[in-house]
Amino acid sequence: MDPEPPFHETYKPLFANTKIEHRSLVTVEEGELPLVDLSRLRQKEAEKEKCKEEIGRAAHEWGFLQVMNHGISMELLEQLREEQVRLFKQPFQNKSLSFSAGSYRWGTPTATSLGQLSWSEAFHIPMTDISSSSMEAFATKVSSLAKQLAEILAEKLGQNWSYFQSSCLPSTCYLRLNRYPPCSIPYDVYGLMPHTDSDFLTILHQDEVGGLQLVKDGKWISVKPNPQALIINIGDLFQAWSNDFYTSVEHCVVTHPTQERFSVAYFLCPSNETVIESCSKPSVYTKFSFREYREKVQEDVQRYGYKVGLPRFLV
Ligand SMILES: O=C(O)CCC(=O)C(=O)O
Ligand SMILES: [Fe+2]
Repeated sequence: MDPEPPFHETYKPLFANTKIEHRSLVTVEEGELPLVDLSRLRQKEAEKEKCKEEIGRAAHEWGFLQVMNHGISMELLEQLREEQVRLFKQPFQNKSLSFSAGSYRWGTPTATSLGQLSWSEAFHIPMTDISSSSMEAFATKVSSLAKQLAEILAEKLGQNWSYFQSSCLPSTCYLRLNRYPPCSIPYDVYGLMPHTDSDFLTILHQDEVGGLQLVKDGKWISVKPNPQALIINIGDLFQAWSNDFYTSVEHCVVTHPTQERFSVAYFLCPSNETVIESCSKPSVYTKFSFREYREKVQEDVQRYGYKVGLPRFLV
């Protein structure tokens, strides 16, 4: 009973027919993301303000940051990882039965070339579908951290997060458990294709294997793993609401030739009816509902094989 999805078999035609673009020709530097110690939020007013300032600056300049002393213990992160490993070690046929229909995903069904293939599998789980105790404990903590960070980012814009508070519910937010199998193919295939996240913000925990890369000042940077830290990144909706002050940055995961890699992502998303409108004027983007945004993304992926995202909504 093999747990591995049939990547080689299913995507064989892509290997046979595609002209390979060697991504190894792209220069990638190893970079240190801004690291913010969140314990300072519990200190005196001046220290607290400095901490908020750093969070806002990183979200503006990088769209990405790492946080430590985030309130989620190493023990809980390890328990969650064990649960994650257990789920991925099941026979492949059983994986789609673990959560509600459509939660288990692998590869890229729409890929028409190797460059559009993501060599990974994932459980994309609505918070309301979570049943295990470690996942539940993680979900509770990570969602309150996400809201706290969103409030800080809104406050730095002189805005109030409360409008979205009531539209980001457990039924609209997701936990995504990712697994990247080793990929021994002698040319570069992505673990996860370059993309931006279609949410307000994402909280990510990656293991020590590494592979996450992001764009900073037009260059790809690889993020050095720090198992004690959580990675925060701004999604498209925060970029739109902040009128381009915060940036939803393109990122990807590269495969490892011999090691499997695990990560967990939490996506802070609103309900489909929620309307996103820039909080300052003149607006860079037309206002849109989250439903319209998702539909446009789906349509572009079907038609072109990739997401266009926010540029579709430019005024
Ligand atoms: O696995 C990672 O490091 C990144 C995952 C990611 O970008 C995503 O799930 O959207
Ligand atoms: Fe992502």
